[in-house]
Amino acid sequence: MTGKPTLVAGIDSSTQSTKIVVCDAGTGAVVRAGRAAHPDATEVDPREWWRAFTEASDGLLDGVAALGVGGQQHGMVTVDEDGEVVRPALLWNDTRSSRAAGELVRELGGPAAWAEAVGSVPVASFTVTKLRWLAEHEPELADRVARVLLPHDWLTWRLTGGDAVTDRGDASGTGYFSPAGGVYRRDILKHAFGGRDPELPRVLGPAEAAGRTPAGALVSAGTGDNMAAALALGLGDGDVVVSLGTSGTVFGVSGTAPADASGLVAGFADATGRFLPLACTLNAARVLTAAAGMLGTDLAGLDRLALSALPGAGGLTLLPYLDGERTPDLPSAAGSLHGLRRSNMTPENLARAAVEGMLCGLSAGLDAVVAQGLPVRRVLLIGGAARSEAVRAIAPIVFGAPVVVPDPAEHVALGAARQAAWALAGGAEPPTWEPKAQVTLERPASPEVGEEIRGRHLAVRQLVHDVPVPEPALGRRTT
Ligand SMILES: Nc1ncnc2c1ncn2[C@@H]1O[C@H](COP(=O)(O)OP(=O)(O)O)[C@@H](O)[C@H]1O
Ligand SMILES: O=C(CO)[C@@H](O)[C@H](O)COP(=O)(O)O
Repeated sequence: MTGKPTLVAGIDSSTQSTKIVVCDAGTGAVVRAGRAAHPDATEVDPREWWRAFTEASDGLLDGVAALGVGGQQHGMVTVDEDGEVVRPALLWNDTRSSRAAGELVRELGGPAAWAEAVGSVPVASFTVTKLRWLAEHEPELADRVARVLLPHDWLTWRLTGGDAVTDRGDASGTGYFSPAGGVYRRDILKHAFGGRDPELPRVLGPAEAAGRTPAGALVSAGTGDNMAAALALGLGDGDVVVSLGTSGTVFGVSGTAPADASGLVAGFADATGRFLPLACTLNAARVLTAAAGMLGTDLAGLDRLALSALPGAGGLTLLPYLDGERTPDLPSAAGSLHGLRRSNMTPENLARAAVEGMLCGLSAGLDAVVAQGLPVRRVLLIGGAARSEAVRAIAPIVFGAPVVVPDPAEHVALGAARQAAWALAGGAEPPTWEPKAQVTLERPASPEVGEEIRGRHLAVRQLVHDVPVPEPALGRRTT
């Protein structure tokens, strides 16, 4: 007779929603799940995430021995001496601090000095630039800030009611933490925040516990959502993830700390003690939603249209900078459509150009991580838009690399659950979970079509936004 399995829960508090999975701690099998939506804004009261967590976890956490939180990275959560939120959090996709980012880069020695100090060259997404914005635009609120947290830190803090803690993965997205050294750079924080020196959460090790919930469940350190997904997928050499959620991200695990002075690749830490070089775009899944809306259809209809057009969309190129862009750093850019002729201006080509344009943004991210020494032997496609039939058909063409889709599970929540199981079990490595099923996508017969699409995207990007075409952009996959 076998006893009841030990249960662990993972919470993914990402941009658009909270998703929770409850898993068997021994195998990783999901036994139940829940979700709840977040407000659609780039400035959100953290209490909305707590509301969504409460809604999504209703009746779900009974008997759970441990849980962990994977959260959207970078968001600036400010609390006062009494632990009250000072102002709504500015999220990773809020671009109002782009001028502050440029100033900070200049003031502290330029891009190479930042890459050396904190592994990344900050753009508007990074917490440090948001603190500078707050100091300049709302100094009376900045004066009230006693502690600065990230979204996952704040949720973990509320869950335990104890000390504020974080992990090196999420801390590495602040711009005032050195992933290579494993220490905060309080000098950078103070400089950015007009001399103010708020408290920061203690940085826990990968398997350390943050505390317990009032019900007695162990709470793990938690981490950023991309780090949690990497933990769920257990990435090996040559595995590069492309995640198509609100953000588009490209990342892999590395043993050496990245320091990309071009700013294209952020040198984050991962959730296991290693590093997570990552390129991030602001425009991914919601490009498809917007394109479907423009064409008067839904996501399934967009798939049908896009798959009825030929590769290359009849020569149409969509630069999908609908929310500005982060990589390349064009915070004020708008999207644009190029190559229109009477002969190619069809709903089918427009739909295909939207999918190809979104994927080309990620393909440029692949180029950037390859340039930082991360080999790409296969791409693992995850995130909400990996469910799209059109994305699955077009990704291998645009990426020019083998693409697999792991079981379309909630990988961030699964990674957070695996971290919780690790905190429960202890040890140097996370528990081994049963491998998940995956689909290998069909590869195009000839690589030339993909090269043409990628090359045209980069050429139009150069024409419109003066972004130089990187040297090894074509034919750079190590397949
Ligand atoms: N079949 C589909 N085709 C295209 N997009 C999809 C599909 N299913 C979900 N999505 C999109 O995925 C996004 C949510 O993905 P998710 O990874 O959960 O985002 P986030 O973690 O940023 O909140 C939504 O924008 C949604 O429209
Ligand atoms: O800013 C980044 C990565 O640096 C984003 O990837 C955020 O972490 C939000 O993720 P999603 O909600 O899109 O998953």
